[in-house]
Amino acid sequence: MTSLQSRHIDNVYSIATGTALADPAASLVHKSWARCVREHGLDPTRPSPARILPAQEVRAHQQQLEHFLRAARAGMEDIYRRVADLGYMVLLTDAEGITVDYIGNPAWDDQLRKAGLYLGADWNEAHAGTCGVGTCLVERQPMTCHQTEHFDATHIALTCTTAPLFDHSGKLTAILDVSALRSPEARESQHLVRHLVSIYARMIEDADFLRSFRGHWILRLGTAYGLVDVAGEVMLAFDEGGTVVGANGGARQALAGNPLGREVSQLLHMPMDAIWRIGSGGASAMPFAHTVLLPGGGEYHASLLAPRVRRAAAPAAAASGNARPCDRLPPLECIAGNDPAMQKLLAQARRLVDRGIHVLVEGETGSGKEVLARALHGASSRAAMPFVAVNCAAIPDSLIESELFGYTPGSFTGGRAKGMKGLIAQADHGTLFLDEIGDMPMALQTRLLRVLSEGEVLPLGAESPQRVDIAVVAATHRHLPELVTAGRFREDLYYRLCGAVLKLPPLRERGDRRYLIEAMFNEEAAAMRSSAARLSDAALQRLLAHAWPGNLRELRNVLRLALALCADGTVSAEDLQLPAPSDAAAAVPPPVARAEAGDGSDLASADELRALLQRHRWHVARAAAELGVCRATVYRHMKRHGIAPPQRM
Ligand SMILES: Nc1ncnc2c1ncn2[C@@H]1O[C@H](COP(=O)(O)OP(=O)(O)OP(=O)(O)O)[C@@H](O)[C@H]1O
Repeated sequence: MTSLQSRHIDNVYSIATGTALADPAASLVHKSWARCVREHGLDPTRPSPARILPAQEVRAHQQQLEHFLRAARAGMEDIYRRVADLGYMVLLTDAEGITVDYIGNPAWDDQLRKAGLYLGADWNEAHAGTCGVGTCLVERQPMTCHQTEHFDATHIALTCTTAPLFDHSGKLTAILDVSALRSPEARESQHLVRHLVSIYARMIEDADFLRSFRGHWILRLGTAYGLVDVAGEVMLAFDEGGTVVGANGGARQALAGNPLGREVSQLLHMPMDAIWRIGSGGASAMPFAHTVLLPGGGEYHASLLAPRVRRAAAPAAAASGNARPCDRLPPLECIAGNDPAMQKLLAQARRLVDRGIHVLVEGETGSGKEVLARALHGASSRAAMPFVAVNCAAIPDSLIESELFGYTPGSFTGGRAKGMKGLIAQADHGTLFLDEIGDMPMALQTRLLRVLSEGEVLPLGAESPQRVDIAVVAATHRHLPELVTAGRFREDLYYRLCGAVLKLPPLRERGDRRYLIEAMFNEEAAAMRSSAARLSDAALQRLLAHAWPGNLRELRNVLRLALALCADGTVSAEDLQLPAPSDAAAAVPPPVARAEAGDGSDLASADELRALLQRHRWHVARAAAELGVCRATVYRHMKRHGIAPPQRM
């Protein structure tokens, strides 16, 4: 033991046992020393080596933080890049003080391991004594534990700076730590590190919040105009009905209380319309219109992030007072213009809302089946609950059962250790959209029938079923009765699903093509922030004359590309990537669409599809883009024709 270590032990002993006066400036540390002796029974005269957990136990701790670790990792790598040259390493512990991730210089591996700056090290105060992590876990605030502030004499060469990380419910989740084996003696040398650790802790919390609520609307408020999109201090996540479902630490502080379950418009004293308008331009577009005054005081700039994954659905209709522009997720009324067949279909659809009737939507690929399903959900009393879309053709047969029904821990080889909630259970109280239902394997049709008739789902490996309350909208581009006759689709399931059938016409047959072209053009232009963009008359005529084998999806692709290519904000006929009207090929749908039309050319189609995929080096998304169909359609045809990419060696 060095003389410095024995002097340190004397000092800790006298302060921790109350024989010497504690220094008020170091009260946080001295309080911890006293805790170590009195509560944890640690003895400063007996320094203990670092405790490193075996790999299996570390994995168990990591699994508890599975998703959080990904966001944290990105932050850790970034901070490490900034401090590595100065001799620091970065570690992350869970709320028990166990190191679940770590980045350090591999050349110092042995020393770092000995010092406990390593994966699996236990930094809880109860074992390690006063230290950056352990004491931060108790104090729940950023801190530095510098050299002789450590309790244990083996740690007095270290300097550790930490910050706590909280999840969106305010629960302490992890500690971010930046440590060095050696540093200047002056404590002030760690000042900048402390700022850095606090900033990165905030960024990791923000990333985790944005990930957790990526299916919801997120309102960000910040005091620095121009930074609000990336660094708004206050974040509130809310659903389509305007109810707050998540709030970060900044929001809890600014609103002085727990805003969960409250209406965002009431919290901010703003009508819902004004909140939706924030999303239409962002802070940079309309600086003054988006200033928000919080009831607790303070003026903030605001920005609104739209949901980024398919969870929540279209908003309730205008009657509820939550009307939003039609260009985001069209409510039922905005799905069609003055096409009589479509108007009849929409009137029928509106009558089906909240009647407990399962709906089957038929229509060619890209004709808007999912959009209609979302609008049905959005117009229903389930609008604030999840809309879960499942593409039965895109999920491999081997996975579809576990994806749909979920599984209990250990019941599924290759499954997650914690088990998984199935998509059916995720849609509880909301809507389950079963796209390409005709591709569902027979065995699963039987299980799905049971869910629909008994309102219960039984996850793989579970002993008892769980009740679910779901509205089901199924969709198909096929003629299900034919599949029933061919013995490929259960008749009883067919009758269960088609409580009502809504048949979407192909785009070429719709009389509201002009309305759709203009609405979609405006939507795409707004998304590209080129709201002054124009569609020339010649371009409009060309679009009206095209046959649209890929329907609305093809139209969207063509408009998006034209907007990107047009030189001066005006889309001309030449900007449209469409075959010339005289070109005979214009009338010939691509192979996939042709096979779907049931023209009996399956075999030729299979060869063409294989050649197309080979040309795109088996990049399905690119092949789909060329055909103007979605990826799922290409996968479905690959599956049907037994086309598989070559095995990689
Ligand atoms: N009424 C509409 N207004 C604006 N855009 C629409 C409308 N209907 C569909 N679209 C657009 O067309 C594209 C295809 O729509 P959707 O995914 O609903 O079609 P689908 O019939 O479900 O396709 P698939 O059969 O390939 O699953 C999407 O980009 C969607 O935004």
